[in-house]
Amino acid sequence: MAESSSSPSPTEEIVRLIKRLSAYVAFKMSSLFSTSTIRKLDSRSIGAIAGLAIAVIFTWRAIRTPRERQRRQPKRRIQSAESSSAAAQSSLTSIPPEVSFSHEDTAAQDVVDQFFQPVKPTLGQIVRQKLSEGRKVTCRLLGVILEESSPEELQKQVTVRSSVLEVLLEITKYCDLYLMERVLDDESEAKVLQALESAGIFTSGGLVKDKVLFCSTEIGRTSFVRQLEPDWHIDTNPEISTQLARFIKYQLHVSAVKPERTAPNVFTSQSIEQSKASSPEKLTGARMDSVSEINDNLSVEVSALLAPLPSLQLQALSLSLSCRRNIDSREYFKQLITSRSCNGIEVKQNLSNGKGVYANSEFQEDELILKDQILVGIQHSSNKVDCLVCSFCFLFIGSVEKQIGRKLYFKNMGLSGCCDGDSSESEEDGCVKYNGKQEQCGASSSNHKSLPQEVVSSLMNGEMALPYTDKFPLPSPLSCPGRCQEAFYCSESCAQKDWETSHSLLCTGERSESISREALGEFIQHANDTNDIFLLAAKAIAFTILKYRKLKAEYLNKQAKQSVPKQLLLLEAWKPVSIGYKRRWWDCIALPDDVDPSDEGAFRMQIKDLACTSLELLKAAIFDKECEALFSLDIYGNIIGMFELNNLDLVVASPVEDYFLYIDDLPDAEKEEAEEITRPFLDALGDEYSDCCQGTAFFPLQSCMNHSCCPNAKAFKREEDRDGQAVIIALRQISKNEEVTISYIDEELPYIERQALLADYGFSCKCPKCLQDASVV
Ligand SMILES: C[S@@+](CC[C@H](N)C(=O)[O-])C[C@H]1O[C@@H](n2cnc3c(N)ncnc32)[C@H](O)[C@@H]1O
Repeated sequence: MAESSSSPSPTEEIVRLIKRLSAYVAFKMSSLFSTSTIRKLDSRSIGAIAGLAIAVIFTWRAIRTPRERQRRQPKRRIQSAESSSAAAQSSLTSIPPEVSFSHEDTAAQDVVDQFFQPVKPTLGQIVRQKLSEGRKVTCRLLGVILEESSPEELQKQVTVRSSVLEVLLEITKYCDLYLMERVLDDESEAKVLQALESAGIFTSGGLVKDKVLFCSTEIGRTSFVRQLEPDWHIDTNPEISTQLARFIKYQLHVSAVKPERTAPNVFTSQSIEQSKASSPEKLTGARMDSVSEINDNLSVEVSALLAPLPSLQLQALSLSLSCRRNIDSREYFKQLITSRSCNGIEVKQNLSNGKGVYANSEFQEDELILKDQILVGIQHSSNKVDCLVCSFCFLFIGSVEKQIGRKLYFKNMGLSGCCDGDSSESEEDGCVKYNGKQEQCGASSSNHKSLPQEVVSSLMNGEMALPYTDKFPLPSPLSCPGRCQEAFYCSESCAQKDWETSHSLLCTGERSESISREALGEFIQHANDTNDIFLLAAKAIAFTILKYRKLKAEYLNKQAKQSVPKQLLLLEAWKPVSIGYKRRWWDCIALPDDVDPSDEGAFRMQIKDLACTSLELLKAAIFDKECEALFSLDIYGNIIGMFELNNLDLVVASPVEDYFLYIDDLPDAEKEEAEEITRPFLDALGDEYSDCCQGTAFFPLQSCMNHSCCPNAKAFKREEDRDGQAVIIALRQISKNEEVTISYIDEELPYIERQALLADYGFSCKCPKCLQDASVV
């Protein structure tokens, strides 16, 4: 593993983050006007569709409030904006004058100002738009629709190929079709339109004359295509196909001779009629060539990965690896429980509910039942501006000053959340909900009192210290060993573990072990733009590949003379993921309320298509031939479905909140003195002073817990739980052998609503409370 480099300069880190956000925002805004993908199905909004991410939600608010001290806002003296800002200025006279914003910052700010408008559509709008608009296809005329093959020929005559008509009309039923061609004069243009009209292409209602575009150069056609951003472009010119490959999702290259495939997203055919790609299903629904091929060609391997543990073969393998003994699932869970030091429980099969967690000994009310470590987890992209945390364990890093400074910096730029995450009035306010919180409000729209930029910078740079922050020490951030400047760590050990378990393949830095950093960038951008659960799925795949390589090396060390049992090693590497309850994402996702049931098939097709696009991008970035089965669409769909059915929200409390509460609790004299300095910062932060780290994660043991509407346990973060682990606490006394259950939903809801929410998890609850409620309804 490469060594971790030292901490980045805060300004460098911020500038990079802003540049990434700016590029991301620009990309987002441009893609809002294209119709090519379902956009922004972030894991939380997907969660909203399906009632997903187990509603055992680790919401910090809900967790801390009832059982521990009442959450409260530190008292703030009411004062005018002027006096607040003046107090800040007067107490900050030591700010070094040289701290200023770079040109890059200003440029980033310009991009943000220009693009970041609160216009993100809701999921319902996106789906409706998708279902009604279909896909965009662009196609050249010469050699595809017309018999002629050069503009010179068009000057003499124009002949529409009769065999193409049917498929063309079929495409226009489902897609937004644009035809285009290079012509040498106006007469050719008129002749082409006339020929298309005579062939009946315009009369069917599918195509209008305005969608036939003419240009005078080949470059003109390229720029038409780039501006239109189709899902598919059909052409005969190999150079154009090659040039467009980077920009256009898929292309069909029509050629009488079968040319070499120039890029993975360029397909070839002798004619549009013969092409599988031109079938409406292909163009309107999922394009799943290479990942489907894996499904077909490796069906045995894929089925083995999706089959429940264990097999005799695996046990044989474990013997040959000699470092592992018996690895059937029961043994696997035993080992997991021992490694978590939570020996009061065991995982057992139950005939009605599958696996479940059972008490091995008695638990008292409030007693800790389980503390589970993350197998794979992510911080939500939007939360990265609010909290700087370790990319492996999610502990806050830096310092209280750096956390506050960063947050205010982004807030001043209008990038950090500015409204309360629980507010439901967002859309009326012009702020659009994203990941369960307000994504964007202009810096000026909230009632916080912004501080001068120099003040914010000096806080962020560590040049200014706030009183009493030494009571809240945080680890210094370490940069990623692969030099991506996207991941930061609290320790060498976390950096190393992350590198070894997934980040070495998913790092975009110069030391990345991916096969293409460019492709990886595209994959990440697509995930950020659509659904960040793809990043988590990529982590699960990277985890398995890296584990496979490690097991193989271990095997070769011990069994040098034998051939490597690759499939068995892959199954062993995959085991931690295999134990999660799975269904394919597009099968289990619930239909959003505003999608008509008659559109259900199309909706599921769109979801499948989205997963397919993501997987193609991931494959281009980290494909490993020996682990090919992992890149099948079935496996990808099942991994995502597993996250949707099992994941827990990841929440880590902020030390900034603790800091302000600490100041609030000081004896009067000290408090007044400290608040002279801290108050302007608290005022500037507003309610966001307590924003916590938010993400989503898969916890292997916790994911075995079944639901009950009268649960005997719950996910609950205690004061000492300061990282991303899942903590399960007894709600009442639990007897030995009793099943430990949690509630996936708000169990106070009426019976009918509870059952509706639980339908998203694919079962109907038969707990005592439901049985009783059912008898009354
Ligand atoms: C997080 S997993 C729980 C572990 C799961 N039983 C297994 O075998 O891996 C969630 C899935 O378990 C099943 N499940 C959980 N609670 C249930 C209940 N009360 N009744 C029936 N099935 C339940 C459902 O299939 C649900 O989608």
